[in-house]
Amino acid sequence: MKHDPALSEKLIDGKAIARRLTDRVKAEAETLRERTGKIPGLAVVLVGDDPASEVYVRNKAIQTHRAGMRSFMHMLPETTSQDELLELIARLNADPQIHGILVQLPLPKQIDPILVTNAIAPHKDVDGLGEVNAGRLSLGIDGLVPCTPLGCLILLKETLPALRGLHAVIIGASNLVGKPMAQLLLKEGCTVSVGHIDTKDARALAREGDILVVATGKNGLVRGDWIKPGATVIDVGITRIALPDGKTRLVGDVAFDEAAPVAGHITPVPGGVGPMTIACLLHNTLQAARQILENGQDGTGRSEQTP
Ligand SMILES: Nc1nc2c(c(=O)[nH]1)N[C@@H](CN(C=O)c1ccc(C(=O)N[C@@H](CCC(=O)O)C(=O)O)cc1)CN2
Repeated sequence: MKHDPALSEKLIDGKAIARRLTDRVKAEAETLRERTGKIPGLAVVLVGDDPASEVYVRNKAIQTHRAGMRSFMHMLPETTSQDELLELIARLNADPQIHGILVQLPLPKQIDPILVTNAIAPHKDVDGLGEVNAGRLSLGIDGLVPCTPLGCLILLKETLPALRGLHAVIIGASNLVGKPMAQLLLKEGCTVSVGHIDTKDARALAREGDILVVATGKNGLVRGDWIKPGATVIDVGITRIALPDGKTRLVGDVAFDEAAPVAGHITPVPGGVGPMTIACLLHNTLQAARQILENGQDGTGRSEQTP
């Protein structure tokens, strides 16, 4: 695509916003260390050898170190049984050096992801995917919020003067993104619609959104004529496609070249939501460490704040 100055003004720079959040987390982790003598610790568990997941967990470890926190990586073989994974989680739950635990998704088919995420102690559930934190979110009570939707919310707040009263349309109803995103936007006073695989006319629904969040895993699904003119478009999708010259390219669920001229604001892929996911993980790890180290809390009566 040719350089278009109007386009660059529309772009939501997730990389820059994530960098600012990470810098803040780093400074606050240092303050926590000075006050308590303890360093926040994050355990990341990867089962199997999915290349994309390997990139994500490696980046999580690098960013955790950069933010002045401890990273504990557990790389398990594809053949790991559910019981073996549950035993590891029980050990991490009991380890005082670890304040946050994340099991990278997707998991191999012999392992039930819901069972596993529920085995993580709620006060260490920095992915916010367990039933306690998901329940808190659905009741509008503070808790640990899933990283990608939290990142999307921060991008929206940085972009728009106010969210209250806007119609937010979410395409995709996953536990990881779509459902928690809907809860977060409801809490912000948006009117929320969620489209999913069985939605009759997803295009017509999408066109109603002042805000459009797309998280389907289907690259290029959302075309230019799915966008309400002036809408703020958040593209959560990320797929690596092969190019004819043998190289690869990352693309989103939104056909960017068609959508960008219609949208008011839009996230790029890469450099949009992805970096926010990791920055929010660091934010959640700091929140979990604070609750444990300063309040001695193990998940009850917490009061985490959205950054
Ligand atoms: N337990 C979890 N598993 C998964 C989550 C999650 O939040 N918790 N989300 C995704 C993957 N993910 C984090 O784990 C993730 C995806 C993308 C990025 C990112 O920084 N993307 C960059 C491009 C990176 C690249 O070059 O490949 C970008 O978009 O700019 C970070 C984290 C599924 N699993």
